[in-house]
Amino acid sequence: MNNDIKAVLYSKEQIDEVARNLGERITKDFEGKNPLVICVLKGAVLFMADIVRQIDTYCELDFMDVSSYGNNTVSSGEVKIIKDLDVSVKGRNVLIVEDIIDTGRTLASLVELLKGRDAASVKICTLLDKPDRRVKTVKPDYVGFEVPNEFVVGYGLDFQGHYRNLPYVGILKPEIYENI
Ligand SMILES: O=P(O)(O)OC[C@H]1O[C@H](OP(=O)(O)OP(=O)(O)O)[C@H](O)[C@@H]1O
Ligand code: HPA
Ligand SMILES: [Mg+2]
Repeated sequence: MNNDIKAVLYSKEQIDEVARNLGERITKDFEGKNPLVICVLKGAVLFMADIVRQIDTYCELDFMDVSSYGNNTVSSGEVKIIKDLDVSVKGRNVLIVEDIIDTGRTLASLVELLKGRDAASVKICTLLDKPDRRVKTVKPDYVGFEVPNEFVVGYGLDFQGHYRNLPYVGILKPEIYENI
């Protein structure tokens, strides 16, 4: 599996450091607010586990699986819920944890959905931000790394379901796409 990777972009050590720094900021910002920390399945699972262990204040965790309808035929606010939250967000300070913001479709829809459910505030923490590809306006509050416009895998991010378990973020070799 490691042989399929052209280059490592961010090592486990770099990701750990970023999680520590973001966790410190999040702790300060959410002290006394009992935030609901929402993991967007499946890609955000690894980063979620890191970030919540760096939050040193009371918080609750929940999980949501959504799929944004592809392409430009759909306006924001439309997101297909595969697995919904277990608890209500009404009046809650919400922190969404994501692995990557690419076109922004997933998060633009999710933020609109949660605001529509009367969350008191909705903030975003993402391991990776790929602003070059944005088609929907999404401004994350906490960003690990800004990534170049390359298809990246590892640390939760997949290509056709694989590579999520790599303990780093890397760029896939082009021949892997070409052989599919
Ligand atoms: O900004 P966007 O263009 O919407 O892309 C980003 C989203 O796409 C990926 O999830 P995906 O829907 O592939 O599901 P997964 O997390 O289960 O891999 C990724 O984990 C983000 O959630
Ligand atoms: O670069 C990416 N890699 C994996 N999954 C993704 N989903 C959106 N962008 C990406
Ligand atoms: Mg995802």
